[in-house]
Amino acid sequence: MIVVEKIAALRQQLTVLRDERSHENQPAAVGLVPTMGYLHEGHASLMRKAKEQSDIVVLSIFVNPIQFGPNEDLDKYPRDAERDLALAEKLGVDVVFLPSVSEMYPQPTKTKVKVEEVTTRLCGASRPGHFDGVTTVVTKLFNIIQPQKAFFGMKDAQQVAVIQQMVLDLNMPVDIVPCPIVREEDGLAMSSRNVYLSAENRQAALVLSQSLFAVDEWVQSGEMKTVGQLRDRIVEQIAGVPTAEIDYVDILTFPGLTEMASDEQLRNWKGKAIIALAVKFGATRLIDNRIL
Ligand SMILES: Nc1ncnc2c1ncn2[C@@H]1O[C@H](COP(=O)(O)OP(=O)(O)OP(=O)(O)O)[C@@H](O)[C@H]1O
Ligand SMILES: CC(C)(CO)[C@@H](O)C(=O)[O-]
Ligand code: BAL
Repeated sequence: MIVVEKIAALRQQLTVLRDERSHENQPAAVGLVPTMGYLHEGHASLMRKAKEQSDIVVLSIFVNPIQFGPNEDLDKYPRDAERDLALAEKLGVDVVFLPSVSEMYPQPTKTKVKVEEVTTRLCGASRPGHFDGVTTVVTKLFNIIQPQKAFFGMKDAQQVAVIQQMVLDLNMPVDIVPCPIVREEDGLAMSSRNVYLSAENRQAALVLSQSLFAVDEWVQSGEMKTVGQLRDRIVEQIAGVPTAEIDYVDILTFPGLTEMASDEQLRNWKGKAIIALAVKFGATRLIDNRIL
């Protein structure tokens, strides 16, 4: 496994690898897994899928400062490069790109990529500027690495919708591959930020996945008939947990992320919808979702 910190070195290595792994005049396909490190099984599932679908797997590990708000956890975001590299190697990653902040931003960026509309609700509303930071860094990674495919987790479902929109609007020649949410055995969606949770809040946080999975029973039994009723029921369930502080509980169309009328009948709804949750437990903000 090759580990590189510099953009120029990465480009050189990829030129060599693409050449070596091309077959029958077909250029080798690069699969990119962009992450902020402190890897867990969620990230591993992305790397495995990338391995299945690409000739060369590139993992990027970069805690991107421009997607964090001024009062967010940039400084304390968990980091463990040694452990991350060992996991990547075990999974057969070919190249790890581990740039410094000054390598990615030698000067404050004067250019940002901004996706409209799908960024206005959910995390886009709670974290102003967050998605501009994400789309800008992802564009830089795409330009640097030029992958044929890029793998993103559905835990960050809005991020998937935003990046798909960006790629479509800007004709970026990359296939975005959404990957399912990986959960702990008890249902908690895996996240690097789970390490912040106290034992009490780790237990309390189960209310997220439990409410998302209770939805089937509530809907099938006829207990919940409309979007508004379902949303209220989920709010009630989460608010019943003393340490839970709701940021949002929303039911929107997916991937357009437009409002659904609160009297929309669940049984009549033909398209895809997302139930998206963001809840703080102490200082830790967790997200989770389900596509219906
Ligand atoms: N539980 C998970 N299942 C599937 N994919 C995941 C999971 N957690 C993270 N990912 C995906 O891994 C990629 C990198 O995410 P990131 O490094 O921010 O990890 P994270 O665990 O989501 O961290 P955070 O705590 O910052 O939300 C993203 O595409 C993200 O959606
Ligand atoms: C896509 C990403 C690596 C961009 O910094 C980040 O938002 C993440 O880890 O999901
Ligand atoms: N996985 C999303 C990255 C962030 O929370 O900034």
